[in-house]
Amino acid sequence: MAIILGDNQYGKAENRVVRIYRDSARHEIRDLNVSTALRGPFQPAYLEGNQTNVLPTDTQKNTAFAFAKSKGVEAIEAFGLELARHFVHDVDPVEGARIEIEEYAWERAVVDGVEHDHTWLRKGQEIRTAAITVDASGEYVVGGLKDLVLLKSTGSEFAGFLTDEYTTLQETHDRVMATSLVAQWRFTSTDVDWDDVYAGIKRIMVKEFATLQSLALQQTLWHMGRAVLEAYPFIAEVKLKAPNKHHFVVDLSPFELENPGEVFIAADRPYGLIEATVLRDDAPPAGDAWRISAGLA
Ligand SMILES: O=c1[nH]c(=O)c2[nH]c(=O)[nH]c2[nH]1
Repeated sequence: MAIILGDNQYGKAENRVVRIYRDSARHEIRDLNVSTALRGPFQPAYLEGNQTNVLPTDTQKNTAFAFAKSKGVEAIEAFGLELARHFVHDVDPVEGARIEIEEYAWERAVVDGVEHDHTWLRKGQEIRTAAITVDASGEYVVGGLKDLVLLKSTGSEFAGFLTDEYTTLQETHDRVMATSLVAQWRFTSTDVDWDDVYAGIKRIMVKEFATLQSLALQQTLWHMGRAVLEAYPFIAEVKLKAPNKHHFVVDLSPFELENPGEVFIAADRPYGLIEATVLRDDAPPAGDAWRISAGLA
């Protein structure tokens, strides 16, 4: 028996990179959380404390900030590709790079009915994510979103389920369905209008959630994933994770009040957790596209 070093990667997690464009009076802002991780012949650092091949995490951090200036920040998928390609192609020992990015959206403050040039309110909406992996086997881009909180106040059912001696849940043909969606989609091309596709995917997912008469959150996820793959031939797979944010009808009978689905208690835990991958059966290999580092995306 021997003890060996297995999988490893290292980098700087959660660099809070804020890029402001202030070339005119009307500023622009991109607000990112960027994690970098390098893969390659770094065993000596672990086994012997030998740093010969180790590009410090501090340098990786500096690179992210320098690129925000020199390359600019447009779509996070493109920014991640720039960084990953740099580490793999320009830094000799590096064999693979994993870049994970979250983007926080801001919207302009409205002052006296007019959009302000340099003041924003943080959008309470979803966080956009990207995970870029570049290595000898290719380039992999995974786009995504998380914390997209959706709720429908009808159009959702749950009935006909398996029961046993522990089942207390009642069947329902009209319930509240709510979730905080996490979705990731793997591209098979890097020649993509990232912002346009992001907006399109979000629109499709919201539409499916809204319009499907849902028999279960599982069915809603399947419809969301399938609709995205039908719309975009250059997306190979979609991974979805949806907490079922239960809204329970409150019993108001002690107060001699009727409650025909009007007053609910929103339970924060426990929650059902429904997960699915929807993919093409001829999807090309994913390589290390799903091998996470910081776990931002
Ligand atoms: O959409 C649902 N799927 C389930 O699997 C499930 N289980 C449960 O108790 N409620 C629900 N709702």
